[in-house]
Amino acid sequence: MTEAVIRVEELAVRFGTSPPIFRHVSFEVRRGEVFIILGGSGCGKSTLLKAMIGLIEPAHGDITLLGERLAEATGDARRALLRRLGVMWQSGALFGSMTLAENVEVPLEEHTALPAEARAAVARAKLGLVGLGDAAAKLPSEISGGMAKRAGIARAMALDPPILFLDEPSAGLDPITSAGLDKLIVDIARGTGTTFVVVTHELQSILAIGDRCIMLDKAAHGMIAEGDPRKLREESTHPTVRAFFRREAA
Ligand SMILES: Nc1ncnc2c1ncn2[C@@H]1O[C@H](COP(=O)(O)OP(=O)(O)OP(=O)(O)O)[C@@H](O)[C@H]1O
Repeated sequence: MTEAVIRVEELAVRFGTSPPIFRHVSFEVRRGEVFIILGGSGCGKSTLLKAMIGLIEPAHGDITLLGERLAEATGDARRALLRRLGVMWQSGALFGSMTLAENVEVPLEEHTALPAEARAAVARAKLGLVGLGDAAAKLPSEISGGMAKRAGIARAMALDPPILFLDEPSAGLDPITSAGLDKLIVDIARGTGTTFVVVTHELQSILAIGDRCIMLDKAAHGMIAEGDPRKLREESTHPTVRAFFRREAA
């Protein structure tokens, strides 16, 4: 079995004194796979993603990223670890006054000592990788929603992260554009060995790109399924899981 690049053990997150959003959440993400976090609205998908990248302190449990326990990584070590994660937020808009190439260069300016020419070369390469080689000089206002998502992925990949987190990448896209983005994600995962953690509730995407998934559930305050989404669709006997994968009423 491929090595785990993320290990989440007995994770619980709560806000203030309210009951935990979820608890007893445990799973592993393996190198090079496309791993999906799914579940209905408000079940805690984004919260889990934020905990996995160190933006939310868990109430309980452990997260190990690339072999390092997040809770034990402090100061420079923590910053270095978190820099190895690429993130594209659903609302992760591009900077409107910058070209796509300049957008991709932002993390390089912030986190590397690369000279301008080298930054430009990296930006060109990343935009080429997502199929936007010809659009480097365009402004975000001049491109479609699907192109903006691709540019967001290029920017998230600027520092060559071994793990890329995508929050609802196909939100707001039409089905054909969304299918194109799905193909890009799989191509990058298979072609570069990048691990993807994708938050989505688009069933078609999940079945098309997900190697494995977990399903969170609001009522259960935790995970109700884990595994290959195609198998879950065929085999799960959990009413909520079946309802989701078969589009039935629970
Ligand atoms: N900073 C916060 N403070 C208090 N409550 C929060 C905070 N962030 C999220 N929540 C609550 O946690 C729950 C889970 O939210 P989260 O955004 O993680 O859900 P989600 O599964 O990503 O939902 P959606 O699919 O609608 O985006 C919600 O009830 C939300 O109101």
